Amino acid sequence: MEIDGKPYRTIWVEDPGKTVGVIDQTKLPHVFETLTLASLEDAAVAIEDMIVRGAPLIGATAAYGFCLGLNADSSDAGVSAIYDRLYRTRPTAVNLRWALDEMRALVDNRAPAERAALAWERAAEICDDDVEISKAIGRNGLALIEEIAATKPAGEAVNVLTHCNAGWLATVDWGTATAPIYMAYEKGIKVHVWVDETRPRNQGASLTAWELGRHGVPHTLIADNVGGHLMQHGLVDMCIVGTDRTTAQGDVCNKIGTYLKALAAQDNGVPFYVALPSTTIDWTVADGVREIPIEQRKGEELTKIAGRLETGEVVTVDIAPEGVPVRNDAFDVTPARLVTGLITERGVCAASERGLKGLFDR
Ligand SMILES: CSC[C@@H](O)[C@@H](O)C(=O)COP(=O)(O)O
Repeated sequence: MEIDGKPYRTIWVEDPGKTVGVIDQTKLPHVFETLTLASLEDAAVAIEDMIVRGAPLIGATAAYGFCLGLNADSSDAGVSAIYDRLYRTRPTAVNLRWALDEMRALVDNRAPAERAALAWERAAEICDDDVEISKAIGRNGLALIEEIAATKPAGEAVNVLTHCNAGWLATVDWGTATAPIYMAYEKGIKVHVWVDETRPRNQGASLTAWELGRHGVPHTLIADNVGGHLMQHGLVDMCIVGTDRTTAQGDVCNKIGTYLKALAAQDNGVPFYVALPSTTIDWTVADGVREIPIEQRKGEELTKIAGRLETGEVVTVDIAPEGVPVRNDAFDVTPARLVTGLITERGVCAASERGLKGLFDR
């Protein structure tokens, strides 16, 4: 996507074989800043501190983190230590494990001296593949938006509700949930996005609203609890969200609050779609509620909030009583029965084992 006329991906090689550049997403929407990752620890911290976030981008950063780690130590013990350090960064997005397994399988039976070069090549491929996958998701989801557009009175926009940021910032480019929206917009289809603010970290307000705005896609920011009300009043035509892990039976784990949107959508007959690359499918788990590890994050994310003063200074303030007990679950699981369809790079399928197996050879 372009920022001020300059094309960007969310991750790129800066100095070949040595360093990687990323967009510091903790600074958005106030400041656009890029950051250099030069070591395994830089990459691990970037994932942990959510400088990069979103399931596909976490996977891509882990792949490059693997390369940076191999630059320092490509022995067998080094490979295990690199895998373990990156694996510990965030527990829910399965793309992390997928990318690490890819990298480890690639280097396992190769001589230590060959490993880093092979890994840099594969990490670049993972990023290029992610872009192509997002584009394919976009094309497949576009057909759904077009179907709805055809039913609307002339000149009326298709209203899409999305939660969190499953945009280009969450992938290498294009996004998953946003790819169909960007494609519809570029094709001249009238589309408007309801952007959930997404407490507590506000990825909707700070990231999705920012990227849609930069691209010129009409959108409106709403508080997290507004979606159900809008659906009751016929103001939402469809929901499209992303996912951090999709089970073999089609349960979908995504940012906390997604489940409530799916419940409201079902109650109001609003189609609820989940856009995902196949790297997000965890074929080893079936029941998402019981089996997916849910990240527990710091209470500070709820008790404090950061914002920009009129002077331009960004400050953090307390919004809850000091010492209040806090529970901060970062994700929830939407059972397959609430999902209208899964938009993948291979096509749209039912959220079920049969649906997924029909598209993917398992
Ligand atoms: C294409 S990204 C899909 C998900 O990763 C996204 O919806 C999401 O929940 C991101 O969570 P985050 O905690 O910001 O990494």
